[in-house]
Amino acid sequence: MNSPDPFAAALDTIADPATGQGLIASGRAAPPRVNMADRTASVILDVTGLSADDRAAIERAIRGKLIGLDGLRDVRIAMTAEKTARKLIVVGSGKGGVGKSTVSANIAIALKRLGMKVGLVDADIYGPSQARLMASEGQRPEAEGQRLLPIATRFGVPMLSMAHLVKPGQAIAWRGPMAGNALGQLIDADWGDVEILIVDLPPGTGDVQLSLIQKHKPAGAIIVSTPQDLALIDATRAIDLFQQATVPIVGVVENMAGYACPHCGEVSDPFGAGGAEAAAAELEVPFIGRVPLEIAIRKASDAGQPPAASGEAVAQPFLDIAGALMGWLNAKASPKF
Ligand SMILES: Nc1ncnc2c1ncn2[C@@H]1O[C@H](COP(=O)(O)OP(=O)(O)OP(=O)(O)O)[C@@H](O)[C@H]1O
Repeated sequence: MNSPDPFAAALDTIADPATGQGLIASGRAAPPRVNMADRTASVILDVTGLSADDRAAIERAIRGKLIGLDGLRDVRIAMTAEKTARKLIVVGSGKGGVGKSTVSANIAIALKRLGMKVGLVDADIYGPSQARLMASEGQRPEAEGQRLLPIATRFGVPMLSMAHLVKPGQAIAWRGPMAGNALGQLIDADWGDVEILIVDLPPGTGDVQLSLIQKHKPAGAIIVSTPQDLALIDATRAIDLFQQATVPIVGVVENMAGYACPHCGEVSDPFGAGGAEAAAAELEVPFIGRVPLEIAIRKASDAGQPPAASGEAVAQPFLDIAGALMGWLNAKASPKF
């Protein structure tokens, strides 16, 4: 058998897009195993964290460098990836209209601003609103093989929503199993190097939520509630669902708390105050933030300009919640991995 060195050297002239080093120097590829009897080489390539484009470019480059070298006719490339460390954080609520979608989108953007690689899935199949919130309405995701490619947004958070798969305004009246399959496609899309996937669940505690939780094993759940009694009773039900499914609760977010009058600045509490915090304490789950009821939040959200992306004070509650989530993830990670 010939020495594999010239082949290894050729492989190492290809730069790893992640580090800029040669593929062998960076540990992406082992020296090729060359079989001169049938003039083929095998290359094992670790593609962890690479985009589909980068993977395809490297594959082309490897073939380009090796085929013909010392009479080599063919190269087999085996791609391996470490099991992704990506974590799913689901955002749920006991009932609709409490601002779960608004909170999910803005947490995702705030996490991005804090330096995480984050993606957003709109699993609210019956009323998908993330495409509007993230200004990606009317776009269609492409697919590579069986996998969808998430849509880039101007906030640096790639996303996928059922709204991207159906025509605008088309009612989505799917039954459980179909809905479950569609959701699976969104979650199992090609998320590249995304570390955290924020999943905006449909409101309530039905089959779709349960099967998603069972199938995709989220790392944690955030519950959104308004301070009202009724919303809190529903939120308690949502917490129960996650606890039964052994999904750890990251914490409760109180939305639409304390209304600041845009004219006189007086703060009033149309839905009461502190109810979600008190309920969280009673249920012994963390309370991780309060978002005020602000016209600026609704206007910015409706205009596809999520408040968390702004440099204004309106972003702060979301940055605080994202910080609490990061703290929770770090605390969870430190003893184990
Ligand atoms: N803190 C807030 N201040 C002002 N308006 C808000 C706030 N949070 C959400 N809203 C507004 O309330 C409405 C409902 O919010 P959103 O769509 O996020 O709720 P949801 O719980 O996801 O609803 P559904 O479950 O029905 O999809 C939207 O018009 C949104 O802009």
